[in-house]
Amino acid sequence: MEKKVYEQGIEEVCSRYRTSHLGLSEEEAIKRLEQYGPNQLLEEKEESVFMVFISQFKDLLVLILIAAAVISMLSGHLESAIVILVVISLNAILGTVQTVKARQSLKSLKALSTPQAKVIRGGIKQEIPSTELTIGDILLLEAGDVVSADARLIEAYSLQVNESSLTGESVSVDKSTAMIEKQDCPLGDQINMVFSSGLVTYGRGTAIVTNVGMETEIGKIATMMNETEARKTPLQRNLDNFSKKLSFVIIGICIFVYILNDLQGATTLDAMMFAVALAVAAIPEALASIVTIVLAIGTQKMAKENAIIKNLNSVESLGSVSVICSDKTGTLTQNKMIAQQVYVNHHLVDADGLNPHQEADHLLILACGLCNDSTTTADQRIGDPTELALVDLLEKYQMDELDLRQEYTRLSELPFDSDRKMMSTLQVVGGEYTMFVKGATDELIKRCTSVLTPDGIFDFTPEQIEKIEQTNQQFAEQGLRVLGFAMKTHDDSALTLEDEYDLTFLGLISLMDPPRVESAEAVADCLQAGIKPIMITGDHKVTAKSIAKQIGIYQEGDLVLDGNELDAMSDAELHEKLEHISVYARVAPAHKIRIVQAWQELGHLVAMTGDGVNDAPALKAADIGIAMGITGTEVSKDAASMILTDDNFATIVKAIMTGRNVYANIKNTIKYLLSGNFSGILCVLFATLFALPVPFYSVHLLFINLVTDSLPAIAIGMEKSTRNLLQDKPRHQKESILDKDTMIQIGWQGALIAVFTMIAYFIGLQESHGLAATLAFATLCLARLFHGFNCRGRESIFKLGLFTNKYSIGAFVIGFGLLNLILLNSALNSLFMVTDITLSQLGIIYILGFMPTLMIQIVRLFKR
Ligand SMILES: Nc1ncnc2c1ncn2[C@@H]1O[C@H](COP(=O)(O)OP(=O)(O)OP(=O)(O)O)[C@@H](O)[C@H]1O
Ligand SMILES: [Ca+2]
Repeated sequence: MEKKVYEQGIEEVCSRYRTSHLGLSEEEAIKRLEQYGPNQLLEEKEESVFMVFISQFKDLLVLILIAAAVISMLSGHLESAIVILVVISLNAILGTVQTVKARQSLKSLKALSTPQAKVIRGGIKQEIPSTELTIGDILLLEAGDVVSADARLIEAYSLQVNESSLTGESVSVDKSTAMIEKQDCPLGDQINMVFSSGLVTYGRGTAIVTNVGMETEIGKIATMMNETEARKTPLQRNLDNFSKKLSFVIIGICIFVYILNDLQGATTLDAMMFAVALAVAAIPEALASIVTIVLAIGTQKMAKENAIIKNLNSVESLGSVSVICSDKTGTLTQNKMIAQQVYVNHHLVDADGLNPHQEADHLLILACGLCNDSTTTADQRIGDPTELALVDLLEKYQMDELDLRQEYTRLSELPFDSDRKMMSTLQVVGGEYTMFVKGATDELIKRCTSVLTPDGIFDFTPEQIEKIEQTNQQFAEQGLRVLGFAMKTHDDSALTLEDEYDLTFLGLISLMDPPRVESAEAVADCLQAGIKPIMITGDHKVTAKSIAKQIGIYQEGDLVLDGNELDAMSDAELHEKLEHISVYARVAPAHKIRIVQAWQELGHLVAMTGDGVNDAPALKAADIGIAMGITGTEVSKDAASMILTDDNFATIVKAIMTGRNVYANIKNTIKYLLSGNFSGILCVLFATLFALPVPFYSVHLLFINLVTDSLPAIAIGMEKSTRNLLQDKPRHQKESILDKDTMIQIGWQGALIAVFTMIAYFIGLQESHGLAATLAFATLCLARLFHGFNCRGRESIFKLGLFTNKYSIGAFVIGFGLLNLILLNSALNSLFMVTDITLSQLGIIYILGFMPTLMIQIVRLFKR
């Protein structure tokens, strides 16, 4: 029987998969990719378009409409019944199109965030989309990566992988490269293997890909979870709830109207027609579809502005964000680090002023290249910007990091983590096992006992320590980031964490990372919009404060806290000071959760950025977790609800403003649709109470609700934001979209439209019932088309600018055209149950239809 991969030694595995530590050649990789297919799981089959269509009929409101059609048919109004059914079908088609579109847009958003994998091909380290991984590829793994294929480890340094999605075991597994001599070893015990879907939680490793796509262990047990399914947002659920309640109210009113009509001596069928007209008038059929469309448009807009939203939910909550906790490095700053000055041999020199013939200078340069995982090639810069700056520094001395690493092979290492804030590597230098350490100066200096000078190694004196700390402080005050370097000779070829003590200090290198140009303005916008920006960084307190001051996050009188000070604070103390703390420095990822929760306890909605593997819990705890598209780890992108494709703080602020805009537009859309429906209900109720003939036929109301109302509603949803949005305070999360103010406006504006509609009705009633219905219908329709302009915002149309929303002009023109077509074309006359009208009657419709909007606009002009 063939041995399992884990039972084979590294040499054997290499020959089995025809590969080497140099990886596959490009040609071979392409050939194998074709042979084994892309490295991806098959998606679960999604609901077919037909099923989506059918599910549109499961709505209670639609069922009421179907009942209305049946009643119409029974009462001999066959055309009405047909029109109702046609309109319901149109509505279902609209709903289907909108669901499928939302699904597609989520899919394309997902495609924008496909994970990357690091491989060695043809001896060169490179980044490729994980779908292009193939068997025999040399896969490089480091903390924060998601393992994207099954692979056999050939190198592992402190490597830990969380395989809970596969084994259910929530604790990370320590990995190693040793052969396992055991048949039928369970997955959880195959510690020299990594499996697709595993999360690298610590350390670094290299592995040979053994299985891809559906052949991987995860592929065997699962198809990809259908993440593309659009979950309903709280707003959508609220509206669902609202329509459900509304349906019951409508049924109640319909029964009431039916009984009243019956008592007044109408025939059963006539009474039913009344009830049907009412049901049709009251049901806001288009509401749900339009809200979804507006939300989807919002996500697309945000994607164009570099913010990828992973679910519609966040579009909504974004608008209520009141605190943004942001990383410094790369988010507020440019992350283009450049080495500035170097402190070595008790002297400050410029970055290109080192003397490679001096021992300390030479060792410092070696440490830059060797205690470093980043590489630059002609077309890719792979790695952490801090480390890339050190690679660039080597260039000034005509050295190449890859050559150095070839000459001094790395024997062991202790990978960087943001709790320890340092890393170490071991290699042979000058015939001795030499350990290089680099990290945050304050942490490093605690572990140093001696210092290297041109005259040899000397024990640290208090003066020397003070001088180093002073230099560190000086750098930090200029907003520079400082890295400390140290070394130690070692007695064997392996490192453990206990070895990071008794170090010999080599020097400091300061790195410049200027703030992004946009940061200051974005911070100012935040403050104006009532949003508190906070900096949370792993960097030094003084550096952090200096940058925070430059961009306006830190203001005179604010507090700057470091991780230790935060630890020393009780929860009560933290609550009390919270609003004054604008910078947290030298924090570990666990601190982030505490900060998020403290703000949440004060009732705030918190957005939090994060890039590292340990940031995932904080990203999940935040209301809006934000990951970095460029520098972020796959794990953080997984945990986040929003991904910035440009890693830029200003993008967060833009997304929040778009979120506010979307919410305001949805609110206006709802206001528009409900005030229109309310006007219809009032007219029907009025006629019932005074025993007048029915003012509209169902066809009329359906035409208005589903055709002419939808157009302005969508146009309102497309309204662009004004700078005004910045002046609002963040919306309270619990605030109902139908707040008192909105209800009042729906009430009086709906009533106004009803009044003018009834005037038209009475004018028509002088001649005939048919004409009355025609005039009432046309006036109601036109008044609601005009009303679209009122609902674009709270201000008068002159302030908003009549032409600033071209969709609303288009919506009006189309709606107005259709209405006139129905009124003036004799074939459509009979289908829509309208009578011939004279030119002067048309004039009456135009005037009465315009009146409510005229009055609403006059009220607004005088309001301020
Ligand atoms: N690759 C590295 N090797 C050694 N030390 C590092 C490395 N990267 C960062 N450091 C040190 O660790 C400190 C903390 O780094 P960390 O990545 O946690 O936060 P940061 O990137 O400085 O800030 P932010 O949290 O705002 O992104 C840094 O200030 C630096 O001194
Ligand atoms: Ca960081």
